[in-house]
Amino acid sequence: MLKLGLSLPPLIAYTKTLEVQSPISRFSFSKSRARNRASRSGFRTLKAVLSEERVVKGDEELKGKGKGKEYDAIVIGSGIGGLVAGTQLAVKGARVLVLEKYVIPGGSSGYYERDGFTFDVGSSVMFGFSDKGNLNLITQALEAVGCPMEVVPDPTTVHFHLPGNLSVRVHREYSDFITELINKFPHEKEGINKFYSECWKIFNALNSLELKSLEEPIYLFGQFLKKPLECLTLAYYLPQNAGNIARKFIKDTQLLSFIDAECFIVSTVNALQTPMINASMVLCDRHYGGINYPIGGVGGIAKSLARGLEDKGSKILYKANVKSIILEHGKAVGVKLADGREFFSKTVISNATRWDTFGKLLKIDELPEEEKIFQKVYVKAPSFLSIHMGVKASLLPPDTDCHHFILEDDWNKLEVPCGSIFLSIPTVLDPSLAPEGNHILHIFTVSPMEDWKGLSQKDYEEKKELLADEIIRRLENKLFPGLKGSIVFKEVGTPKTHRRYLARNDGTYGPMPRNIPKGLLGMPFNTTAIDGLYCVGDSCFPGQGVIAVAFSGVMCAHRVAADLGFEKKSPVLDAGLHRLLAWFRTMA
Ligand SMILES: NC(=O)c1ccc[n+]([C@@H]2O[C@H](COP(=O)([O-])OP(=O)(O)OC[C@H]3O[C@@H](n4cnc5c(N)ncnc54)[C@H](O)[C@@H]3O)[C@@H](O)[C@H]2O)c1
Ligand SMILES: CC(C)=CCC/C(C)=C/C=C/C(C)=C/C=C/C(C)=C/C=C/C=C(C)/C=C/C=C(C)/C=C/C=C(\C)CCC=C(C)C
Repeated sequence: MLKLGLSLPPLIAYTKTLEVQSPISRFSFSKSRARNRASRSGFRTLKAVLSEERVVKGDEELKGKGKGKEYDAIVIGSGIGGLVAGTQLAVKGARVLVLEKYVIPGGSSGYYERDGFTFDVGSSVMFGFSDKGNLNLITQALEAVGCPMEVVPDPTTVHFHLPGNLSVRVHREYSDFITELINKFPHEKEGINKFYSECWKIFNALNSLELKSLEEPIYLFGQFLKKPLECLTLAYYLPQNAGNIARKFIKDTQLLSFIDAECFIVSTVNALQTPMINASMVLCDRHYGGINYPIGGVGGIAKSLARGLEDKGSKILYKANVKSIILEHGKAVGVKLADGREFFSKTVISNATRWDTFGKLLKIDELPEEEKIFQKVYVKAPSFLSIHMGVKASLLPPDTDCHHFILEDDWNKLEVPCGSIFLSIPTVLDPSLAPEGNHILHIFTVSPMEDWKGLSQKDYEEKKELLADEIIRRLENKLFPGLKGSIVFKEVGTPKTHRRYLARNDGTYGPMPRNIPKGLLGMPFNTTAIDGLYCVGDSCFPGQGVIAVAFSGVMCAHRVAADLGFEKKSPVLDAGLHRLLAWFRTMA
């Protein structure tokens, strides 16, 4: 039987064991092409996958037998945040056990295969994957475990299709993008230059630092001594949002709405609610390092990190659904799985969302103060409707861009359910993701869980089809005439799908501010009020985004390593900084 990587039940139909299909019976793939794809993408062969299963099942050492068999850290979940934290610790010599509920790693950054197509579960826009600077955190995370990946540069980060037929391409080359934007808004030339220059000031400050835990005082104060101006710049912008700064320089309401759209695609909120540091990070990295797509698909990142973790002597267990965090005298000392197994460790790192960690995994009487602040400042961003499609290649005009954002006629619909459409066509960059003669269209749009509750199975299925058809019709009108007739594969995911298969509370896309936040000030770092328990992922500083959660993983590993004695630590400075940061958060 031919193996093209993992042929998994994607978001739709879960099976209890690893399911291995034979796509070759339906599509004429050559074995060597498949093998090339599998090895290029970092995916393992069928034999390797099955032997991994045997290791997982047969490794008695893994089974918790009390504290004699302690790990240094247990990581709950193998999203990019969890994997980066786990691998960074493993590289420092820590014994790490990653426990993943699903059958493959990656969470929102996973993949699935269907009928010869390799689909990214989530976003295909990859920041932090370049070969230069300090902010290429994905590249660095993979290199740290000796598993680099091949990438292909994306010449256009995103092609915006906006109201009033405003079309803007965000070219990789900064000057090309700025020239295009100024051509559309010549009267705002000065404002455009000033706003984006301010972003560069912040990006350059960020890029000059060695990025580690902002909760670790020896490092933090060391950076202030080495790069005082850069650190003060970042401290100054920490409580600010992009929308306010844009308004200092720009008056044109359509241009301000464009900047809202620029922010919305990476933060799911408008510019007034988007922290300036995060906006600067993405608005500049796309030109500095550029957007680069991993050959073989985004799923290869998690697969490579998981492999790197094991190469460094640590472990990952799949189908390991953590039901609770075990506390002893108020300290996190291990976890209990749904099947009753228990594992013990010196520290526990949760890559589940903070809502899941504190609402489900921890059995405590009252929410700690910091979590109350987090939940006061942040709410769960709505989930989304996703459509993964295979289409005939002839549909796409030549030079079609990989990523598109579509908001047809009304700026007010930017953030409303089904208002705007995200579209990625990763096969433009890596044709090996689809059978020859086909492309992948991955479409998603905002859709809250509330809209899907209380439906009968029949109504649920009908609603899925209805909404998907409507989105396809809109894309047909705006971009690709004949789209419907060229579909060869289609699978629709709803908030319920995302809740179930990504294990995210209400299928949330991530945290978003409830009101206007004070920039990043209210975003919690990795330590928690529970001794020995850390959080990592998008409900930690600096929030949503694959590169953002990779940074959260780096920070978490540094803080945990210091607490475990793998890095320098000063308990006195720790206590002081901890109090200072807690005080800052009360101002958010
Ligand atoms: N939400 C999306 O659909 C989506 C899509 C694309 C990219 N992303 C990016 O990924 C980021 C999220 O990354 P992340 O690292 O925070 O996490 P993640 O949500 O991607 O991964 C968390 C992992 O933890 C596992 N998990 C959760 N609870 C568990 C439990 N009790 N036991 C065992 N495993 C458990 C999940 O199965 C998942 O694999 C987002 O901010 C976004 O930028 C998200
Ligand atoms: C600690 C104190 C109080 C003071 C110290 C001051 C100081 C030294 C501060 C330092 C701060 C630092 C180091 C901050 C670092 C911030 C970073 C690295 C932020 C990174 C943010 C990254 C983000 C927000 C990335 C987001 C990317 C996303 C969401 C990508 C996904 C894209 C899509 C979903 C779009 C798809 C689009 C289409 C069109 C298909």
